[in-house]
Amino acid sequence: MLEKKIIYKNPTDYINDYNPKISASIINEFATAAYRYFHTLIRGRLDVLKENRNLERVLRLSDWFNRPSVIEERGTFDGLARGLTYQPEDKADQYFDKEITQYLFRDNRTKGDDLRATDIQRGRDHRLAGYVALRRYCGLSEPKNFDDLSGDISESNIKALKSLYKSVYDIDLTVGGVLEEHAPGALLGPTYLCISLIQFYNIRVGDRFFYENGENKNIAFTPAQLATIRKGSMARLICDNGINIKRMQPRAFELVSSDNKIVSCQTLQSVDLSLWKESK
Ligand code: HEM
Repeated sequence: MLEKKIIYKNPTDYINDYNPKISASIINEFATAAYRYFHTLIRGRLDVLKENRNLERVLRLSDWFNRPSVIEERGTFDGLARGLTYQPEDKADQYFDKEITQYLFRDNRTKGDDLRATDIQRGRDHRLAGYVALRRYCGLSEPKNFDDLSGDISESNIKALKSLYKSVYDIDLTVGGVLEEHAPGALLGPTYLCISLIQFYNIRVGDRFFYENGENKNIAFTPAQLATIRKGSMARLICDNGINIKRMQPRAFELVSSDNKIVSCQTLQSVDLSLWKESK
């Protein structure tokens, strides 16, 4: 699985590896377990920041569930965009913010729902195979008992699993996957990483309209259009779509640092839309 090529660094031309035998659809184990792991990154309190990145106000998540009108309040869209690119995400680990495990969809009540409980129940609703079955599918070592999990899962978590499940084969995918130590350089353990790699590979290689594909000249972007798309960035996108955002760090998904300093939006490369103008 791991040899599937997902990222082409600095490509200069089309990437023509469409494969009609690959289905680009979403894998149940991905949507219902693996990708939900990133609920761990959610911060329960979102900073709304001024242009100089000083704090204007803080939004408590559970005050705003299902109330997207907040972004229409004056300055909040910009303030949140600045905050989301400036405030660190929560740590990727087995712990999830209280706002989603105790106060989800709270509305006017004191308490709300628990997203982790929903995730576990949803895995059962969908009849996902267990954690051990997915390890087998991914070619990872197959535990025959709880203690075989050591190496990928900490001793204290193995102890907790023993107290909650009768057999190692009963462990829900969404529970085992979350407890794995991360693979080197990744934000996920080996089982979730395997599922995610298959998913990201499939949605690119199985999609004959993927934007980097140039096999069908009638629908492909021109080389010049593709080159300008590749110059685009999340930073510039936020600059262009904010109401009054004047400055942003070039790598918007990464924290501001000495090599990712906040710069004027004007200095960030933009997509040259004139290349889409129809010639008469
Ligand atoms: C404030 C942020 C978020 C909240 C409150 C939230 C909440 C939820 C809720 C309530 C569900 C439906 C659960 C169910 O009934 O089964 C869900 C599904 C899901 N969430 Fe999130 N989520 C958030 C952010 C994220 C992020 C950052 C990711 C991943 C990067 C993510 C990935 C998913 C996935 C993959 C599903 C399943 C979608 C499907 O199969 O239809 N969520 N989330």
